[in-house]
Amino acid sequence: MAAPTPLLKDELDIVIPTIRNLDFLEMWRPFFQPYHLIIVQDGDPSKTIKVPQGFDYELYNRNDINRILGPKASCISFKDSACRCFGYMVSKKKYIYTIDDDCFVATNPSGQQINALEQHIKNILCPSTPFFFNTLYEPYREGADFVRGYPFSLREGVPTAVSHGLWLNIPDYDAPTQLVKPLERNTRYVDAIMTIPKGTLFPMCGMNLAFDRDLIGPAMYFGLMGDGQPIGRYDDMWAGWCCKVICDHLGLGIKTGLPYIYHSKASNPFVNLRKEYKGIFWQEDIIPFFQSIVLPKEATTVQKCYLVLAKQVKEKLSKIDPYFDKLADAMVTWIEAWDELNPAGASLANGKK
Ligand SMILES: O=c1ccn([C@@H]2O[C@H](COP(=O)(O)OP(=O)(O)O[C@H]3O[C@@H](CO)[C@H](O)[C@H]3O)[C@@H](O)[C@H]2O)c(=O)[nH]1
Ligand SMILES: [Mn+2]
Repeated sequence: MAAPTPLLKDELDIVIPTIRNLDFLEMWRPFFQPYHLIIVQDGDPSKTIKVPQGFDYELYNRNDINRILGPKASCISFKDSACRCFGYMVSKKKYIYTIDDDCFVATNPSGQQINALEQHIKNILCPSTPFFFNTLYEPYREGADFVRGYPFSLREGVPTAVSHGLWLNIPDYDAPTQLVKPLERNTRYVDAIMTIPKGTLFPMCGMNLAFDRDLIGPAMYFGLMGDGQPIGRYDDMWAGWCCKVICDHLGLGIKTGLPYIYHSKASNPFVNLRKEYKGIFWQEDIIPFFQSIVLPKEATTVQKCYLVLAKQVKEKLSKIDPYFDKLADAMVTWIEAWDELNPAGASLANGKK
């Protein structure tokens, strides 16, 4: 009989970026009510966001972000879900779960409602196996294990920094794919959790994502997107590439797979195309850039790794577009703001034990 999953209700914040009312929380109430929510209200700060009764939350709009960060607020995107990373910065908890407001409770093939948060906690509390692929997937699950030939010296695994969940119904497709397959829905429930192998990048979606803030928080910057920027919808992708390179360097793991949520709203593919088309070109150079990154052994904390990354972005990606020069500066501002709000010693990510 498996031990019950700890609630971690006092060690985990739920971060929700929003431009809408948060009625979706009604469906999540049985699973989310014990937790503290950090709501990052994007767009017009004079608009009132209705939060259903009975939830414990703090809400930040653009005026709050500007008041709290002052000039450093320039690193937090406006009019893009990238604003959610402000919630990661102001949280004081060890774990973060972030979810979009058009994501609902999914049902598994047995017809049970999926407590996505509980599954993310399970994923994060057990190790990852980035150095050697286990063909029976997550070896720490009930009813699974390491298969024959798996080196015993590697079975302890490494700490899990990120748990990347998936989506039934509307898949997280890019605009061109959405345009050619407007009616495609994801109905395939794959009952698997996998560690993403060391040295392999992946497209991180911010819709249904959990992470250990102490292990990787300062790398979870969602970049400069939205208003005034030449690109959007690459917020979570950028953070995922930075996180994966840093996790590989620091010996941390990232898992993908269960849990599923039910993604209900397809955003407009034409609007999405306008936001992401430059990213579709640029990523053909961005990916080789991340694949070639070698972080120095002196980079022993997330902040140090991230500042090395920012320097490399400025040196090697600015030739693609001046945007990357701005982004590199914003990455530095993000770390300065993070450390200002999370003084050293308050978190493991500062290399404190
Ligand atoms: O300007 C904005 C737009 C939206 N939001 C909030 O962000 C999430 C996601 O918004 P939405 O569900 O409308 O968009 P999707 O295309 O489905 O989102 C996916 O694309 C990714 C790229 O940004 C994103 O991370 C994915 O989830 C909702 O909560 C909106 O309320 C916003 O804050 N500002
Ligand atoms: Mn959505």
